[in-house]
Amino acid sequence: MTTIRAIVTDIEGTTSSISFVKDVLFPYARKRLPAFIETHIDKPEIQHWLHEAAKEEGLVEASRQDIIDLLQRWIDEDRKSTALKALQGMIWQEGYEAGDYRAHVYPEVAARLQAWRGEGLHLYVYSSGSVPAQKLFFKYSEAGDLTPLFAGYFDTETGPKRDQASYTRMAEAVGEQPAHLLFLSDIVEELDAARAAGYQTAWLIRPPLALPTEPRHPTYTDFNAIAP
Ligand SMILES: CSCCC(=O)C(=O)COP(=O)(O)O
Ligand SMILES: [Mg+2]
Repeated sequence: MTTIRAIVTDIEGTTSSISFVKDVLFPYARKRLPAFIETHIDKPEIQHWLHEAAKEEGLVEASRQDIIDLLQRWIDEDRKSTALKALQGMIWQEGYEAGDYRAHVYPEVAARLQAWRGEGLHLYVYSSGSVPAQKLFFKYSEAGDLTPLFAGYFDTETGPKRDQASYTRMAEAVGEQPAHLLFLSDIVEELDAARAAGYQTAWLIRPPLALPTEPRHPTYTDFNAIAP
């Protein structure tokens, strides 16, 4: 096995529970989205992302309410839209700073990330959540501020998580050969794309999910079982 020099980790289902994202973060953003857009509509950044959302849907003449309805539908569908993720991240910032919630991380994650850093491995995040949302997530985690552990963050501006090319771009950005990178995820199609780009892979299957009988990737129930 080629030496691992860096680890790239997914968030939802890998470092953290799916239910924190689906049951806490998504409803928080859904509820506050209309007021957030009304309050911040004069900001060029907000107008940019509303325009991008309308463009993604092929809407030519959409009212503000049409776009709010669209974004709320996308939240319900868990659409991995870059525009939606950017806006969600801005809304979540208010919740983190107000202390409405802290980001869930599985119990072994912080200590294991710390140990890997201690061994000289570089750590990166690749999530559908926007880079600002990722930084908030790890700054306000249940295990404290974990951002000093990470050397960099990638989101869907690098490309979709199921596209091989996204992983090639990330390897170039971090300056490592793909074979020296280990990608951690709970989604097999993401792992397939990473492997096609030359990465090593680890499939996180958190209890109570059942382990597949013939898994396509090495499987782990938690980070402590991974020995890079
Ligand atoms: C880091 S922000 C919350 C996560 C999120 O919005 C999301 O879609 C998670 O996707 P992932 O790629 O981490 O599975
Ligand atoms: Mg995931």
